Amino acid sequence: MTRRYRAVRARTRLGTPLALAMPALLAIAFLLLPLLGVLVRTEWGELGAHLGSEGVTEAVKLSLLVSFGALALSLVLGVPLAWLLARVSFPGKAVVRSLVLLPMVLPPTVGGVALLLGFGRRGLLGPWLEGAFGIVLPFHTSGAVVAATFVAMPFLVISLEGTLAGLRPAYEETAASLGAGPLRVFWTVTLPLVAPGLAAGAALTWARALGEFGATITFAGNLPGTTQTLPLQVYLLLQDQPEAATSVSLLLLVIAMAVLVGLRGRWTGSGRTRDRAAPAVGAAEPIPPAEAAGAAAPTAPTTPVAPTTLVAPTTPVTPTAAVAPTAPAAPLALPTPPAPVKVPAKASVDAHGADARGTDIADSFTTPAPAPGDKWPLHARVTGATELTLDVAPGTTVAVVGPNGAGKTTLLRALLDLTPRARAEVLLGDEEVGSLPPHRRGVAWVPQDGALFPHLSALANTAYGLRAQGVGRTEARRQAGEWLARLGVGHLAHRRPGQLSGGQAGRVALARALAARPRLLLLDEPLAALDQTTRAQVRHTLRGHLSGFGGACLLVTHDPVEAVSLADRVLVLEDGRALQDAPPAEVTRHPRSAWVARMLGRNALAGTATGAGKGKGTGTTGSGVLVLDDGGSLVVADPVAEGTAVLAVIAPEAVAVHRERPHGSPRNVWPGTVREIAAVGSRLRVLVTSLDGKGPDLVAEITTEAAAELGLTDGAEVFTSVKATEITLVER
Ligand SMILES: Nc1ncnc2c1ncn2[C@@H]1O[C@H](COP(=O)(O)OP(=O)(O)OP(=O)(O)O)[C@@H](O)[C@H]1O
Repeated sequence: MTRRYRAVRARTRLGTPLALAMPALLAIAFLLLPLLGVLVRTEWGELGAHLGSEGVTEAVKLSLLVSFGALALSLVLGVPLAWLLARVSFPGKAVVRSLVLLPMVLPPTVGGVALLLGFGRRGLLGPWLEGAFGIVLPFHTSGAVVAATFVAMPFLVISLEGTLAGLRPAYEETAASLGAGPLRVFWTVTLPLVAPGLAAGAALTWARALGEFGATITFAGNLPGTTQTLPLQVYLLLQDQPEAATSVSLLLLVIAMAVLVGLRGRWTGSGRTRDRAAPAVGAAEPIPPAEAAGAAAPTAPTTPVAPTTLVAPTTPVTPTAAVAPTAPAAPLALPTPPAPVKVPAKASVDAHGADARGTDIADSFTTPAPAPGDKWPLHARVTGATELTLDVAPGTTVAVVGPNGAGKTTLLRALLDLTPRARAEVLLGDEEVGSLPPHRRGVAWVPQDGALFPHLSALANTAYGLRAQGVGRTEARRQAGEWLARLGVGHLAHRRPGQLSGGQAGRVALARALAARPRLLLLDEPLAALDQTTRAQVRHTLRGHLSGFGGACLLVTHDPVEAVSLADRVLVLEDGRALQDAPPAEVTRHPRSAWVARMLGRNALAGTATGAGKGKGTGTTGSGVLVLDDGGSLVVADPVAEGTAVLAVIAPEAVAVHRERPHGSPRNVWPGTVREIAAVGSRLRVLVTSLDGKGPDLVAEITTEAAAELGLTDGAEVFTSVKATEITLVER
């Protein structure tokens, strides 16, 4: 028993019931037997003579002409149809799709009859075709092409529609945000990305057209040299020369099999078309050691703290750090920004030379390139799932923060008209751009994962926006190279996105957006994939650019350091509404929600003021007592009207940790257990959870020396205390 046979048997025993395996094997035999018949009955010695005969050679030539003609016609008509079906919602779409599929299930002879009734001399269109153009399709080679197209085109449409539907819209949306019109996006992004699916569909279409018989003989007849293609020739030969018919059948069989083997199931979905994959990292060129280290470095945590936990993010946010980046930004020389190139407001279709791939395409509409000193204040009124009004002065960066699902991405997408869930009136400077298509708004967007075009190098990606705006290829590439260098990825200019680490790709995506000279910059977590050191460097670069930027920048982030160091304002979203919109220092001091307080590294305890306190028992004149929502109470220094719902904000530095219950002034003392210790610079952040559920969970920040003195370890039993005067109250 061979090893392979044993393996099949084992699998059969384990997983496949014999009742299924037997008919399945019979099915394979049923399909295989006729093919074996052709192979066995072929007269191999006569094969050359049969295939070389005049009639067969003529039929081969005709078949090639007809099948390639049908393929060309299918491409011209089928590609737009597939695009329409995949991308456009219109009434009756299901009917149109059924219409496309119909020739696949219709008996070909019926198809031929239908073609006669449509395009025949006495058909609906035939007399007009003949009268106006002198075209008579039946019994003509062009008729054979039409018949083959009718039955074969569905294969192209179905295959391409599936591929188009599977393509991530972010690629096309980003291309549009960089200034590319729909046609340019189609030629430079959509088509290259669906090329494998298109090729698979085209191969199938061609093979089907080559084998077409029924519709052809019915519509175009069986005229040697005019419409007698190979399948028709087989039919004819079968009557007089069955051996020759077998030889020609073998030829058609081999061609069909070769196409299917070549496709390796791509059209059925088992070898589904992916975005054209670039070679694996390192396949094209070795990664410099520094880059390799950067790629391997741990990614900084960016996930916001879950509202149910009280773990403050480990990023240090001290009152001073709240307005300055804590990581020392490495001095990064900023080259002078590239001189803006003036382009006409409306570029003509063929005026601007080759694009990044060398194709001659230009958009009918481009946004005027910004001139130095131009300013574009943003005024936006967003309605729908996200609802708010934004007024942002030129050169202002707004950090958009909020829990998952708060509507941050929806806000950015609404500003580009990329979501049906919200719409926006957008005024950039004096221009109302809300009614313009995305590519004419001058709004560059960096989606969460960058969405770099996988078929273009980093350099071509970065030059894309400039090319779309009509900048010449050399100049666009020069500027793109400068931007890549500025973001520390200049040496990766010739790599494809598939050859970049997540952090490197993030920097290229940022370079691509900045290079496009937008009037409004939308960044959706642009630094999320960067390691801490690189993040500090890129932040520095970004800050350098943003400080001289004449437009507004909306930056979605979950990173408190990013929010306070890059932004002039922090916009806090919750449930699609603006909860707070204020400078970082104000949001840090007076966060309006527990979520944002915790995001900014504060302890935030929700509670309600009671009538207790006011000097009685608290020992603090004018103090109050809060009943905390999560259990326990809190003595605060500020008097609060009874029943007021407040948020008590406590900086981690204000939480003291003791091994013994402290005596003396602090009124707020709770027993707890050390659950987590994290180093933050030279200090430690310690999460202490309440021992009995009667007190709050708190994050304390202490020195390493103090931690050593206290002998703090995970699980140690301690007491936490907070002075009433260290608590800031914010009304909820
Ligand atoms: N296409 C969609 N159809 C229906 N609901 C959607 C769609 N896209 C997003 N949503 C919903 O809209 C809300 C806001 O989503 P959005 O992506 O804007 O949140 P976010 O603040 O960016 O979240 P995150 O921080 O997780 O990225 C969520 O509740 C989400 O489930």
